Amino acid sequence: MTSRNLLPRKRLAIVAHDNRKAELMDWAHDNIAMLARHELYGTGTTGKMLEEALNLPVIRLLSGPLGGDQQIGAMIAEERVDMLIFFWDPMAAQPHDPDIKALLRLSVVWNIPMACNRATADFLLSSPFMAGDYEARQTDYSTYIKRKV
Ligand SMILES: O=C(CO)COP(=O)(O)O
Repeated sequence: MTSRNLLPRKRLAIVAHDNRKAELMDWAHDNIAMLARHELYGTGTTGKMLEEALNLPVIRLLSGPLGGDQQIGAMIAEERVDMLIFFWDPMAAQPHDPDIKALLRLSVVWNIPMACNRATADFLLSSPFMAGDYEARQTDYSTYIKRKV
């Protein structure tokens, strides 16, 4: 058994807007061996495409415009997601822009490693975080929030 087999399973949420789905699929293909080691979540269409393209199980949530971004945001707040890959579209307005902003906001609040482009996604997958020696939940915001509850 190689040391890579000992990697802890992370919970990865993966999302892409329509104009960036091809780029995401390309990235996912290039990283299929790494992705296969983790638990994958995706918004409706992204999740379906990933599942079919990679032949890996993906836990599918609602499509983004129907609430999928909000579902992932809730999972982040409940500490049920470890990392977000979100290829959002910087060139086209989305009908559910408030949901997108809310998801990006919660990722910052909860100090979730988040990649919005391929370069950062590559850095995240090759980072020590994937080997488990980074405590993502240590954030001033979560300390603040927990004190308030
Ligand atoms: O709209 C999305 C994220 O904001 C993604 O939704 P789909 O994966 O269903 O296309």
